[in-house]
Amino acid sequence: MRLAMLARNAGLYSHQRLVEAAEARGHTLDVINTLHVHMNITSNRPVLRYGGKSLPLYDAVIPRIGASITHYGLAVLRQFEMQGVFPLNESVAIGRARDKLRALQLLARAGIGLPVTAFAHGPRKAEDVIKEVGGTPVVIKLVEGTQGMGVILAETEASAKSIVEAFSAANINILVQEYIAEAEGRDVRALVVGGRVVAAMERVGKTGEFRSNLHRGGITAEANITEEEQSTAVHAASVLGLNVAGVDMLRSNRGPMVVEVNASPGLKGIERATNVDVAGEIIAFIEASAAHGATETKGQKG
Ligand SMILES: Nc1ncnc2c1ncn2[C@@H]1O[C@H](COP(=O)(O)OP(=O)(O)OP(=O)(O)O)[C@@H](O)[C@H]1O
Ligand SMILES: [Mg+2]
Ligand SMILES: [Mg+2]
Repeated sequence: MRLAMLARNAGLYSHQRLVEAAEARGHTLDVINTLHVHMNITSNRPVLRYGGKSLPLYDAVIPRIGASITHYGLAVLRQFEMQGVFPLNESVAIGRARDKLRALQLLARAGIGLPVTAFAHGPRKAEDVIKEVGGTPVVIKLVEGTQGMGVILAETEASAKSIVEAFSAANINILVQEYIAEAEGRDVRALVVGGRVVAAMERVGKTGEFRSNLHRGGITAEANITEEEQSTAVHAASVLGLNVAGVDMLRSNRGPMVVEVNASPGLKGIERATNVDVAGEIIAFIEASAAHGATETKGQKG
């Protein structure tokens, strides 16, 4: 197959591994810098241009679109979809996952375990929002955060109130969430590929840190993931319409609680912790699923 990957940095571990896995299976994978693609959307035939030339018709495209360029990146992906190219994850599904509010609403509607969460834009009374999730301690998150930055634990009513008020004053959208203390700074990352958990790891936050993110100093270990955790992860990915997803769950007294579903999960931590060839699993999924016109949305549906 002739494959394309939308990525800005071809040198990243995850991107190198996908190229390796594709080539090992006899495919070609062109890495295309998302921001250097331009599109002709006036003609009937959707065209993608790159370095002055039209891109060929690929069998599948692997979107690895960074959070900072979601808007343009999804437009480029939609253009591939309009050509009938099979996307590993569809533009609409990535859009759902990137919007934390929309993702949580969809997951809640499907009955998936979530920490009690309130959302407010500039609430008049911060204490009402804090009360809504059962009082302090609470976790306050920027809607657009990543890598654990913009995730704050507020232990007292006074600090929670002043943090909510500060973000409101700055016109920043936040989520206020019940703090799952029994997770003890750990979470489980399940890597779902094609409706199956292919690898799972536990991330343990560094001492004194409630966030388990590797970027915040967390370490990884292979996780013995329960049936319930597996089915929760698979269900969460399918609700958002993602073929490939990194589903983050907290182990709470009330069962697994999904905190986040990542549409472009990193492969380094999970491959190193588990020795699973996740990149190979992804390419195998594409082999089994890619067909011209097999994309469900073709960039059309909301
Ligand atoms: N409600 C909560 N209760 C306890 N711990 C939490 C809660 N929410 C988040 N955490 C911890 O903080 C970490 C970061 O939170 P979250 O995944 O929501 O943020 P993020 O910035 O989007 O991170 P990512 O890099 O995974 O995109 C989680 O992995 C988890 O360890
Ligand atoms: Mg995130
Ligand atoms: Mg996270």
